[in-house]
Amino acid sequence: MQPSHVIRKALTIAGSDSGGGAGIQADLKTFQEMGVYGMSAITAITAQNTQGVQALYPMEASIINEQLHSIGEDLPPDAVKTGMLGNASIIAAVAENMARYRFPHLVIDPVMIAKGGSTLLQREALTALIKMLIPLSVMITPNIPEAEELTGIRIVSLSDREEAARCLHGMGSDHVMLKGGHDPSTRDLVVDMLYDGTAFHYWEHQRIDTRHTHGTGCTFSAAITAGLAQGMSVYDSVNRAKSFIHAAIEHSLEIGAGHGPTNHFAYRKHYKNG
Ligand SMILES: Nc1ncnc2c1ncn2[C@@H]1O[C@H](COP(=O)(O)OP(=O)(O)OP(=O)(O)O)[C@@H](O)[C@H]1O
Ligand SMILES: Cc1ncc(COP(=O)(O)O)c(N)n1
Repeated sequence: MQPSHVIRKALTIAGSDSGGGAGIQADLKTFQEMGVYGMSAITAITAQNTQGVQALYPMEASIINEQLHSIGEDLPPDAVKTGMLGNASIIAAVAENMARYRFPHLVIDPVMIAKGGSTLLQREALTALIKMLIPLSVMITPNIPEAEELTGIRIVSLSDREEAARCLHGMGSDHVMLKGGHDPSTRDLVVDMLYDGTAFHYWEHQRIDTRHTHGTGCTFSAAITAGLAQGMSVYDSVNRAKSFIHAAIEHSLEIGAGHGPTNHFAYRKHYKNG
């Protein structure tokens, strides 16, 4: 564990959500709640609220380069996560800078489509993600549709999930966290699965009946990244992140007319220290 005087730093490379529930905003709120210093490199600006994405402006790859250069030269992170990456040239810029600065502990949340249906990753960029970024990662955190898209495996049963996780591990990610939020077969439960190349670990929670789940994936992967930045093991980072996201969904916020955001205060307020 870190000495109390050392503040660990985590970096998110993701898109901005003007509505504050997903993307960069969810990640920085999560880092803060977990007690790590949060930094960001913005890949795209979205005009977005709980009802959907109204506009989307990807950044030039040179702007990603400049942000990562500024961070790499002065504020080396202890762990990094990616969220919305948008296109292949942004993915290439991220991969180059990960290698140049040897940033440790990369967690990839392979964001593809927003809850409202907007495309957040061009289909042509899938190959770049697989070839350039996944091999650099300590963990990838797809939901079921994302795992299907990346592997070409249709996931219906638990053994399909295990096959997809093996396939993603074979692409070069040390750990695969295959999330179960989208699994229709487990109606009352959400079952998340972690594969470490040897064993499968499962987390089973009661499914919370709410439509206010905007930004769940972003928040969950940011909480895992925070744990890794703090020197926790992969398993312990996931375990704490599960408690964090469960609390955030259980107390999610009914703001806006659509899919409201999760509650980033909830873990601190209701669960921490029992
Ligand atoms: N209704 C729910 N009740 C309890 N936990 C949930 C619920 N929905 C999602 N989760 C949990 O939230 C985390 C994120 O999972 P999910 O499958 O929603 O990710 P995602 O689809 O990538 O999220 P996003 O839609 O934000 O991209 C997982 O740990 C999952 O088990
Ligand atoms: C900038 C950005 N990043 C990620 C998401 C995914 O979150 P969700 O699937 O909950 O819409 C999003 N909507 N916007």
